[in-house]
Amino acid sequence: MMKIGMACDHGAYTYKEEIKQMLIDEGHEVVDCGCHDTNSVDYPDMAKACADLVANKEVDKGIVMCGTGIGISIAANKVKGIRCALCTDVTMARLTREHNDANMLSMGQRTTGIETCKDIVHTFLNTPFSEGERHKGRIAKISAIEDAQ
Ligand SMILES: O=C(CO)[C@H](O)[C@H](O)[C@H](O)COP(=O)(O)O
Repeated sequence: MMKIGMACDHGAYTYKEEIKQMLIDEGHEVVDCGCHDTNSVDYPDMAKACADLVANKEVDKGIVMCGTGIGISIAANKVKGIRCALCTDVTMARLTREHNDANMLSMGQRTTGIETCKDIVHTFLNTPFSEGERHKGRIAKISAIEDAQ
């Protein structure tokens, strides 16, 4: 079982609640960074709250959502150490774990169906990093870009 951080904006509140309950029912611990209703909020604030948990290793993985998953993933990826992948199908979820060792998942309530999102979450959480040397080298280069800022 994992400890999972979650965050969303108003555009994905419904999915966040449904996926949070699914994860709790499956035995995971969820740290809910909000939002907590459908009132309009700013996705960068929500992204940072969850990304900080992941970067500080207070949770094992982070799941963020907004209308498209784009804005909240862009914001999460500004936090050092975060590799947040926007996924719209299970193949993307599998490959971003195997190749990118992604530590955060992003999805869009206005763009991807709820059952697909649930499948994406399961694939993301259950797929290990491949440990391939070529992938490790590329991830190290991502970190080097961060370190050079
Ligand atoms: O960041 C986004 C676009 O990539 C998300 O879809 C947001 O949820 C969206 O911008 C929110 O829009 P709204 O008009 O304020 O509901």
